[in-house]
Amino acid sequence: MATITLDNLAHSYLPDPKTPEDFALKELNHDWADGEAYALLGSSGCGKSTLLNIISGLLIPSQGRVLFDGRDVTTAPTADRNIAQVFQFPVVYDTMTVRENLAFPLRNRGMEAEEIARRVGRVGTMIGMEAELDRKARGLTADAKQKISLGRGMVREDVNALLFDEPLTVIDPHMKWELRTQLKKLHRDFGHTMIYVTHDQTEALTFADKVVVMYDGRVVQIGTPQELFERPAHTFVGYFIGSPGMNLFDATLDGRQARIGDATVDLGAAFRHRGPVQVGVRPEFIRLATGGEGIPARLRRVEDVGRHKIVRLNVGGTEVSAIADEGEAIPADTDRIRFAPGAVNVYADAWRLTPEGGDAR
Ligand SMILES: Nc1ncnc2c1ncn2[C@@H]1O[C@H](COP(=O)(O)OP(=O)(O)OP(=O)(O)O)[C@@H](O)[C@H]1O
Repeated sequence: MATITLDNLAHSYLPDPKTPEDFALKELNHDWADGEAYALLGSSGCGKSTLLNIISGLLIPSQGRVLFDGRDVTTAPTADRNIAQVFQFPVVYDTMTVRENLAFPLRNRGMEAEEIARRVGRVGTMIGMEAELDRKARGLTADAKQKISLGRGMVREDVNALLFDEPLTVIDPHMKWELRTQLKKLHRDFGHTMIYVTHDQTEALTFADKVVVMYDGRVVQIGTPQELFERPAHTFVGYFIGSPGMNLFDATLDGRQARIGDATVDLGAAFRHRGPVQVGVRPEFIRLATGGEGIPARLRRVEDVGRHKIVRLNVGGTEVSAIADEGEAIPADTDRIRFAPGAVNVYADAWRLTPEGGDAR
């Protein structure tokens, strides 16, 4: 296991990049802590695979260095990095049995037969294929083959890091949950540094200790699921994490207060910023009201989604979402919204502003 350091890293697929837009991965400095489980989350094309491929050695970055425990591996081939990788689609040997496939990375390293048998047995159970170990891989479903690929990734205990690139895409939804649980267990038992690429927030939030959110070639926030929920550093994080995502209101600031349309909202803290801002409030923290204080709003519809209700409102021509409890009555004469105290974030040019005196809450 290793600490992975990304030093001044950036990548462009163009031979002569000039502007930031020419870079698929914009400049990045970060230490991936030894033994931590990370998810790399973002929508298609944001640069997740580019970053993963630089870490694994499939791609040499156009700028900066990659260090494993302080050793520069920027140009080292994948084989010299001592990592295990699992890709989106299965990589298995059809002519071998499931057992032989799982044993392959260990046999390659000359491990004793007894130890190989022990590990293959354990991983076979983890992927739910203990009854099929002696079947040939040929003829198995794509789903089963991908489980073998995952098993092959998990069978070695001495790797610097385990890298997963959307590994559950072809897996049946029921099995997805099971395999994610197994990956978490593997992480608890062996403490590998794990990097897991996904565009699925549920997968990222349930798997990782820390989620790395990427947007347009840039890492916009690295944080625990709770940090991403409570204090999204960038409006994209607010929008991408959560269902529905964070609401944004155009506003101007005056010390502790924000002016949103004709309404004034107390922010709970003062901000020094001048100029237009956006106030971000998650649907969980929007309260419905009739009369009195608050921002004028018009009820549009209520969606019952099982454990809670999503209330859609119109605020100054923009759709705003609120989450209400399953049993909560939604008065038809709702004409205001208010924000729960302490649940407001303020953004200028999409980046979160820190309140004066720092983040107390
Ligand atoms: N080999 C390549 N040559 C040129 N451009 C590329 C190449 N690979 C990726 N890109 C571009 O770099 C950007 C980032 O792509 P990348 O595959 O890293 O994103 P991603 O977040 O992994 O997306 P996806 O989830 O769709 O794989 C995209 O604009 C993509 O078109």
